[in-house]
Amino acid sequence: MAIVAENVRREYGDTVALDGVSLTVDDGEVYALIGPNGAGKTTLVRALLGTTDYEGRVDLFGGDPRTADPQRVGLLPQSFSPPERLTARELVDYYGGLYDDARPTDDVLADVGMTDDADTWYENLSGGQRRRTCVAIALVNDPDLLVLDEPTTAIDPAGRRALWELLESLVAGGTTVVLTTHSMPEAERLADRVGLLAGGELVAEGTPRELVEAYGGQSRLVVETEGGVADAAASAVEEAGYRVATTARGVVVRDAMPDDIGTIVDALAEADVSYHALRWERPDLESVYLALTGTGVTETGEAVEREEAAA
Ligand SMILES: Nc1ncnc2c1ncn2[C@@H]1O[C@H](COP(=O)(O)OP(=O)(O)OP(=O)(O)O)[C@@H](O)[C@H]1O
Repeated sequence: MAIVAENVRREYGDTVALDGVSLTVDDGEVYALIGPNGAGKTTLVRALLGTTDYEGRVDLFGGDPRTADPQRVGLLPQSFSPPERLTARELVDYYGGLYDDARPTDDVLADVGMTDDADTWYENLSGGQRRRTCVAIALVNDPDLLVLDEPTTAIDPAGRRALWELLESLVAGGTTVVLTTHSMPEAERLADRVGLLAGGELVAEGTPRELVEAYGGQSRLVVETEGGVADAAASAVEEAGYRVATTARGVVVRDAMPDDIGTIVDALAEADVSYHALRWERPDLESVYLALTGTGVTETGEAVEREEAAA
């Protein structure tokens, strides 16, 4: 077991950042902590690594994290800005020099796909290349545990996909990974298990599939209409035998499977209701988070009340 945390609590003045969190991370596992800004992700990561005070118990590699061998942990903090006028190679060399037993710089740069751009100043790299350079820095000591705090925040979709592929290749090599993210698709793609954090509490934990099965609810069809015809659309679909809810964007048909779409389209046509779009939504981790906390998480990580949560 790489990490065991029991009843971890952290307060900053009147703010309870962590309210009794317990979790385990197995060797070789990818564990994602998900939640919006302020949920407590960074504080939890810091407690697990022993870099902040906490109450409760944390075991890292079977001992107190505050005395764990730093060589065994690679950390990519959330806001990490290395000197801009050093090249990727110089940065990896520099951080490697902090360890007795660092990996050869060229090997690390090759692992993160930075060989061709190794001699470019950090400031001239793209967002994705910068983040990959930072991952290289976190890997230079050949850690058993890689901890990534919001690794893909603020990078473009192509850079994000490249980083996902990189992390998948590292995991295939046996590295244990703990990552935090507010991106549910990222957690769904990368994680063996996820912990959902809300207000400093771990509200659920499991594989993405277990969580979706337990809490995701049913599939649904969203019929996007003008506000004026939403009621007519809702009645037409209801008369066809479905349970519906009206929201700002139109009508949500609950428990609708792909097979039902034809019947619903016919019912709308018969009632002469026009609509902009039909969208079939399968439950995912986002639905789980909504169901358990009543809030959604925007792309920038803000927690938002979602009207459809009640639909
Ligand atoms: N050093 C600190 N001093 C005071 N309050 C803090 C400190 N660090 C975190 N907090 C508070 O603790 C709570 C949890 O913050 P934390 O940074 O762990 O959340 P997070 O999920 O990582 O969010 P973000 O992605 O925005 O950093 C927040 O209410 C935050 O304001």
